Amino acid sequence: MAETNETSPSQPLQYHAGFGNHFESSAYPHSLPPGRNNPRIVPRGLYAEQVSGTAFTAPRCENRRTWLYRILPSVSGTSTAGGFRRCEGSLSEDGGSTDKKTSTVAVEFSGHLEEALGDLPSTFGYVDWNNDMKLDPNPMRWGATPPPPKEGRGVNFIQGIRTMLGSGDPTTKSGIAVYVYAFDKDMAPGADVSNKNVHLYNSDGDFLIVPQQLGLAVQTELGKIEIVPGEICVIPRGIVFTVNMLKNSSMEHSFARGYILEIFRGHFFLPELGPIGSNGLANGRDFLHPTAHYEKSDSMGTTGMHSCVIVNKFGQELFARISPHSPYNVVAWHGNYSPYKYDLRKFCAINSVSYDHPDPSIYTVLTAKGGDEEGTALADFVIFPPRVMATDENTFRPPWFHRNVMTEYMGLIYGEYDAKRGSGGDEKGGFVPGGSSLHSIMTPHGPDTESYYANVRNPCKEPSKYNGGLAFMFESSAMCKVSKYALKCEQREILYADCWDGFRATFPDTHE
Ligand SMILES: O=C(O)Cc1cc(O)ccc1O
Ligand SMILES: [Fe+2]
Repeated sequence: MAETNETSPSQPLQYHAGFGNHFESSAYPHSLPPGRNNPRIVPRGLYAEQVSGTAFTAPRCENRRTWLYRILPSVSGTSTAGGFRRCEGSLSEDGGSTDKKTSTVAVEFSGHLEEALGDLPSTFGYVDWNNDMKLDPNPMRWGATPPPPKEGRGVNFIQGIRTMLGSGDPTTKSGIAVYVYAFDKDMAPGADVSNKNVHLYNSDGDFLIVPQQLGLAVQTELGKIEIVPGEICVIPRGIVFTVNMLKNSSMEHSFARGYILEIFRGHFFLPELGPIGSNGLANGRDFLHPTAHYEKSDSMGTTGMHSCVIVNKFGQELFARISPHSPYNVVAWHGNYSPYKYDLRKFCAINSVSYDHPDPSIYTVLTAKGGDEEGTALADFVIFPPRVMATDENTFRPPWFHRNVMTEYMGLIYGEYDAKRGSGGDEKGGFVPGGSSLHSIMTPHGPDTESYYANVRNPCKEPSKYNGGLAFMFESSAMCKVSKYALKCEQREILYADCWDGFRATFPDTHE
């Protein structure tokens, strides 16, 4: 039997509320050292370990670190099965960064590791970051990410991720990546330490995960997070995590689907509010962080049967090693470097109540600094939330025609987007839930012909509730390359630009 502070399935998870706060979390009485971080004798026989999310010397307002009090330190068991090996579908000659001197125990573990290495792609998102990414300024659109193949043993979160676009390089901590995922198998189907369990940590950056279909049960070193479509979570660099399908979320779908934004530098922050004042947009109190949760197996993994796999995304390549104990052995923690979730329905939208459609920056949920110029984000996460549109009758209410200094990648969580036709019944194409679009730097875009004329003909005199769908945008100052997968995949809508056919030049007539 495994000892754990498991909550019963009917009991909702507990969270700590408040963006960027310093929290104290403990899953066992008196396991947090009072008043100091690293005492000589740590309470309850635990080990103290710091995880630094920013340089030690980062400005105080941005400094992020957490102290973990764990049953064994992360480094323990590192060499047991020969260290990290490159995932390549099979063990290769240059497989590991360690030499091949392995202990007797390691021999027992090696079969387990070999299987895991064979199951995992050598590169994250199935593209070679340096060779499979191509520049292409065309506007692009993709239909819903297709389900994983029916045959076979199923596809887990790591195996279900595909790179769409990206810029820069995680080895120089610059740029971003955008992925989509579709999976139907849990990363950790086994309880506790099990050789079926695969856990991931990302050395390259922070993940912002946007589920579109099925909820996610995310276990992390700091505790558990559950999210459903309409919510998002952020997993910061380095924190070990595991993504399973959320069992109690609507199981009418057989697979989970969604989107991921990764930033290769810095972290996400709430945007400045400027003249808006001290409230509004995403409010800090609505960001929820996990509470401490630990597992402790009796066996502590002394054989290959009681070990799990730790996968490391390191420079867009994947490496794996065996751990003889669960990474979820953190009994208590304190600090401000933690995963978190946010319910997009809590977003407090600010909008024009007189005339004109404002810039969509008013819908920024989270922003990551580090763009090319002052005040320019490396990446913004923007939503188009339900809201009242109350502009006058001579305002074109949907998004306008646009050419942007930023890259715009959009996705749709549900419903329709007011500037684009949806699935349109039997028609092919459209901006559909689970699909996406890309309008790169200075690539012209805007409402499609159909939406344009429908809205020009419709003078809205009254305020109206816009509640038809939930779209979002990953907006970046980086010029992005598109993956071979994104260019060639079956769901790419090759004739996307046709949606802007048929604008009539009526000059010098007017609509009046
Ligand atoms: O639909 C888009 O491409 C995004 C977008 C939204 C908006 O409110 C204004 C301009 C814009 O490009
Ligand atoms: Fe735009």
